[in-house]
Amino acid sequence: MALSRPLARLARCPQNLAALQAPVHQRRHFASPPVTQNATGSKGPTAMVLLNMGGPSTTDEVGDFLSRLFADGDLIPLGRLQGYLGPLISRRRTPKIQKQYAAIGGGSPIRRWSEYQAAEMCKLLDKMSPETAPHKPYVAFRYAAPLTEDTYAQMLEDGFGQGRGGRAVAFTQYPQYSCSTTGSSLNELWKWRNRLEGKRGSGEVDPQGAIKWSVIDRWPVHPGLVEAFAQNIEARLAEYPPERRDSAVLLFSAHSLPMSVVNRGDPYPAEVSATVYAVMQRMGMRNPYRLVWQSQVGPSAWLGAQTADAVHEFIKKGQKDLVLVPIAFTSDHIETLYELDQEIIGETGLDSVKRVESLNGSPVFIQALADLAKSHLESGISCSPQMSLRCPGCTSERCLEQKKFFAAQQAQL
Ligand SMILES: C=CC1=C(C)c2cc3[nH]c(cc4nc(cc5[nH]c(cc1n2)c(C)c5CCC(=O)O)C(CCC(=O)O)=C4C)c(C)c3C=C
Ligand code: FES
Ligand SMILES: [Fe+2]
Repeated sequence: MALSRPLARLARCPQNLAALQAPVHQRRHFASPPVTQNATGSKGPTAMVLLNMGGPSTTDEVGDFLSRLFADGDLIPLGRLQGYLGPLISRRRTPKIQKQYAAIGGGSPIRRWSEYQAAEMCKLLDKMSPETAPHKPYVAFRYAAPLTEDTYAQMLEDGFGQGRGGRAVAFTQYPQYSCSTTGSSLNELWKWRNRLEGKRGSGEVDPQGAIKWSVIDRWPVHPGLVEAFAQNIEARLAEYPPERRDSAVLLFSAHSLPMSVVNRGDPYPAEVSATVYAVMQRMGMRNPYRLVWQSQVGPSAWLGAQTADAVHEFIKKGQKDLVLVPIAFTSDHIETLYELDQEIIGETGLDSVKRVESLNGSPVFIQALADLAKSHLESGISCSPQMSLRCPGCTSERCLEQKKFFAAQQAQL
């Protein structure tokens, strides 16, 4: 019997292999070591699953990363041509993008940061929320290892689901919701839940024994997030002489969106603006600022002003003290380490143009993740009310079904 990669992993345990070889209608329970229960009447264990796009850890992984990215119809909708154009475009872009990853040390640091953030957050949560302990850290990436399907299979192997139920939180690491990012990760999670927990053929899942999911789907103005950004900005501003500090222009930079996505009604531009305004309020509105947009790809129209143009134009106008603030991604990636540092700032040749450090391992940030997770677990809600609303221009069946699924998890919590 040919098994998919996640199922092949489950089959490594001889009892599981027997279960997988059983007739489909009997293929319900996988043998796996139970997750350690604590003896204090805890509702735990709780799986904390950090969702993100991921990035290639080595230059050799760039091809696979791009081919998954261009195959994703939630990010780059190519319709019936997806299967043909996706591989073509990704193959053509691979050498260029490989050079960019080589220039930042040979790979994306996002896996290292995400695993660190997940582990540290869970340590804090075990102390802050003993009633849902132990908290088990997982990372599920959309386009690079550890992929969603492998993480899901690992959770089943660790004793969640498969007749035992168990509680899991899908925690997006995009603070601001876009259907192209968090939406895509949730669609993927929902797909693999049906494939790995559902009966073969019907995909039907017995809700009693399956993993009970809830989602932290957005957190654009969480005070801990705002504080972590503000502290990193203040640290960079402190490098300017005091008489120039308050007149330095803050350029908040977020990954742009195609105008087709903006016009579909995607919530991301409004939520990024909300983060920027909250950070500025926390900083007493001391500095002049703008929100600008970076990393557009391809010839279609994207949301602007573009970061590179804004830097160029401000310098031309004589404004040379510029502080770039990556505001829509919490860990470093090629868009900070290559596009901002090497291309945009490097090309100015000016020491007065600086970038604020990404949140990465910031203890204030990790505390914010734990605070957010704790209030989510206490709230007993399966997802925010915003999740139930589709974009006015949405035509995707995947979005519809995924949203119905996560909203209906409320009955299981
Ligand atoms: C909040 C962050 C991001 C949004 C929103 C986003 C939307 C978006 N992206 C593309 C196309 C590409 N993005 C690529 C790389 C990439 N994208 C983000 C973040 C967001 N994208 C990051 C952090 C990265 C880099 C990953 C890393 O370094 O680890 C790429 C691949 C690189 C390239 O070929 O240039 C593409 C393509 C679209 C179309 C889109 C909105 C619809
Ligand atoms: S595209 Fe936004 S809900 Fe489907
Ligand atoms: Fe992107």
